[in-house]
Amino acid sequence: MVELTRTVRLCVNDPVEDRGRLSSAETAVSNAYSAWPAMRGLGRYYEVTVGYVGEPDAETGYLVDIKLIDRVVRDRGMTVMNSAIGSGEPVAVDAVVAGLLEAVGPEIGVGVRWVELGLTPGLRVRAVRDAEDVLMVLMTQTFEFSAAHRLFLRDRSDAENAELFGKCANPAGHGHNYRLDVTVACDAGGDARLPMAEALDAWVDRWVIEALDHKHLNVDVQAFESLNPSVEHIAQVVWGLLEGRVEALGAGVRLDEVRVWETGKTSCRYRGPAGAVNLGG
Ligand SMILES: Nc1nc2c(c(=O)[nH]1)N=C([C@H](O)[C@H](O)COP(=O)(O)OP(=O)(O)OP(=O)(O)O)CN2
Ligand SMILES: [Zn+2]
Repeated sequence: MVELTRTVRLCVNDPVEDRGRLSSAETAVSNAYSAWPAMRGLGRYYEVTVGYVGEPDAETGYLVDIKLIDRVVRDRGMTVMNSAIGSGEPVAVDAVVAGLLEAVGPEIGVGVRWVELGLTPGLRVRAVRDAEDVLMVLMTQTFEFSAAHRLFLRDRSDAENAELFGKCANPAGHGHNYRLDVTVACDAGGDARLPMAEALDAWVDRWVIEALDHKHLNVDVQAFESLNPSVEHIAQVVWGLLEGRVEALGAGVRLDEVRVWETGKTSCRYRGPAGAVNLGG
């Protein structure tokens, strides 16, 4: 089995600006790289990504033609987006993304497993239908924090630490601009709702960013007093700081995954269990 993903970039424009124009279905796509329909005035930009799973056709090598995905998202998907935005009601983004999956999945093919709506450079909401046909919605937000650390073992000499960790054992430490992706989830269709992004932001800020940002991890953060602050351990510590507090985001909301990026090339994902590391305190 392979998973193909395809991202469709599009804008949903103000109906007043759109008045009298041809619909996107009636006009040729001219710049799909940046967005089609293109931005008019102060329209809204979205990225819709479709995940398709299956065995590629032996001859063509295709799971599904990406142009079919583009067409269906711009047609059926845009209809879902337009009616949500134009309804005059507050938009429940988890319901909209679940609606997107329901609208585009059957037209694209049986292999569609998930649809993700990219709302900002950091925020995305995904609807996933699992193997048991249960529909789940997930929200991922990206954060950043800057921290210093030193990789070393307390019971080893400087020479041994230098041997083990190279320049990362520099006694004065060194720093990274870390990125952190936090994903929360809930079942779709019931009473549970994904939190508003601002609630997720405030929660992660309170329990993680305040604890780690502009800190020397070995010196200022209790969890790393006897724990080497590798990106693997940082991911487990972040999970530990959040998992027991997730009910603050609403009934039925679960912590699904944390992913810490130490550099653009190195990241660690952790999905529990809690208790893998001692948080101290
Ligand atoms: N398994 C792990 N290995 C390493 C970790 C870690 O957390 N887990 N961390 C480090 C250091 O923190 C180090 O600062 C990483 O930087 P560097 O070795 O310079 O890696 P870069 O990708 O930034 O640089 P390149 O020179 O391009 O490799 C080391 N190992
Ligand atoms: Zn480092």
